[in-house]
Amino acid sequence: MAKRIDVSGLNVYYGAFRAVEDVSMTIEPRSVTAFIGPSGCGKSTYLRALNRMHEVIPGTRVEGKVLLDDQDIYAANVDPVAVRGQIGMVFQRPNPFPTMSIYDNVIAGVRLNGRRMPKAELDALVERALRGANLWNEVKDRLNRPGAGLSGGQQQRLCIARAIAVRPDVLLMDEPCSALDPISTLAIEDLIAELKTEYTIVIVTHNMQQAARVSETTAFFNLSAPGKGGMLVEMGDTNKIFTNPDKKDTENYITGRFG
Ligand SMILES: Nc1ncnc2c1ncn2[C@@H]1O[C@H](COP(=O)(O)OP(=O)(O)OP(=O)(O)O)[C@@H](O)[C@H]1O
Repeated sequence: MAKRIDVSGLNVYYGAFRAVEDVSMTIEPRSVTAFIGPSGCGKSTYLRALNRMHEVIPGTRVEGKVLLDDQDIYAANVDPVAVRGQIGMVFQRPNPFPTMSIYDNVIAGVRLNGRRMPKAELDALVERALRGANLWNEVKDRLNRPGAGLSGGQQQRLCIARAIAVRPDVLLMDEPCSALDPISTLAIEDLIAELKTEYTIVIVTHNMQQAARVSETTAFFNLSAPGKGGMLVEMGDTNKIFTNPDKKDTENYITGRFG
């Protein structure tokens, strides 16, 4: 579980447009790393490149290296579907399969990976994942009801259960609370604090208080120039980034002078 990610010289292109410019970083296991920065500076693009998710968008291209511990996830012999099993993703809008039951939603990723399991083992896996996502007590009596019948916050925790059911090493979260009310947001933040003991977690957030609350490390991205792609300005201990950053642009952003 919980592996280190080492990225070197990552560039991501949409056609001719270079949306991410030469961004290198190390993401530590068993901790939360937050990506912050103004809209359009490439945070989501960079995040998606960490599990080869951009490959589902036609015309995208990646240069650089992404190592998961020592494994090069872009090596020619690596299957992107297997990578997404190791590096799970939770999206901005909760996206459970609406007509599928809560139970089937949790095991959807396991089924996709083609693993066959006896029913008792699947039951145990569903319970473990739902407990892990702090949802078990709320849904244990209605596992066969559709996922769409849950509240937004419950749906997002269901998506987290689905992501952890395949036992990934890393969880990538792209603004996981932006569609949620404050109570559900708090539930997800508490959950992130629990999950980080087992996983490597990376979260993109527009909410700087959230970045300060949940993360140990913060990476500040910015546009390299107007109309250009995004670059990494500064990365470090979250306390330091929010109280005493090295770069003027970081200070201007976190004090609300732009973005
Ligand atoms: N599928 C796509 N095709 C073409 N350009 C894209 C695509 N997705 C993103 N871009 C462009 O790449 C740049 C980076 O976008 P990205 O969504 O990664 O930024 P972001 O920092 O996550 O923004 P936000 O905070 O608004 O979500 C933007 O200029 C955006 O318009």
